[in-house]
Amino acid sequence: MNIQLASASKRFNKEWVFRNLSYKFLSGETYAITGNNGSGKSTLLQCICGATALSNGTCTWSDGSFSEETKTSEKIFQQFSIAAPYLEVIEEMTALEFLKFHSSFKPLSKQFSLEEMLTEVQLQNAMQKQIRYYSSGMKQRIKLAMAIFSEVPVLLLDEPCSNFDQAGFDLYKSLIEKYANGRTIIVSSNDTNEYGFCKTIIDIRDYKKLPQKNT
Ligand SMILES: Nc1ncnc2c1ncn2[C@@H]1O[C@H](COP(=O)(O)OP(=O)(O)OP(=O)(O)O)[C@@H](O)[C@H]1O
Repeated sequence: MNIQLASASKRFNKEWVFRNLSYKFLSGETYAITGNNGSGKSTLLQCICGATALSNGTCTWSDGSFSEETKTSEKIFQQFSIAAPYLEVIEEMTALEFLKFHSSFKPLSKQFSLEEMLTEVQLQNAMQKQIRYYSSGMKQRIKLAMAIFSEVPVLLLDEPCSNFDQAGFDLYKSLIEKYANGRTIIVSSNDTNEYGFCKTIIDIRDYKKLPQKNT
């Protein structure tokens, strides 16, 4: 799916996070959004998936069969999956229950059972345990499984290796190699372990105050 930002701007109260950002993300390509803390990387991802409204400008999504603007973003929800450290998990559920619950909103891959998905993120020995007893790295593995095994054309990965150790980084790399092929991927990060595979690097600071940079 192509994602077109046209003069996209976002502000919170009087503070502009980014302005006049025009860019086209192409279907099946891989992008990294970099920039210092607080520069607006997460906000941009939220605007791209329609979870946060732009203050000015438009975001348009198209895959040949449809084209939507931000005004109708509720339809776009089914096209994206996102993994981010700030996303909540339901602590009272087990990992298996949580994946099942998630799949009632957004279909997961039919190729694998829920048990197989959790095994792929190395949670096979903890899938019946309530999430509140998970470590932060284990919770992040559930979020990655949810994002990667969702049947969507676009993956948004916001600091996807938060709280990971070296084994976690290795796992992330192998998940991307095995399951992300052919999808549009946008990673928000300053860590090359997370975005090293991305072909295009976008430094959001280039778009903070400039009129228009890339179409
Ligand atoms: N809901 C909100 N209300 C007010 N200000 C917000 C809100 N969300 C983000 N901001 C502000 O927008 C700016 C960009 O924040 P954002 O989280 O997008 O940055 P980031 O580049 O992802 O940062 P980090 O690298 O630390 O994750 C910050 O100044 C932040 O305080």
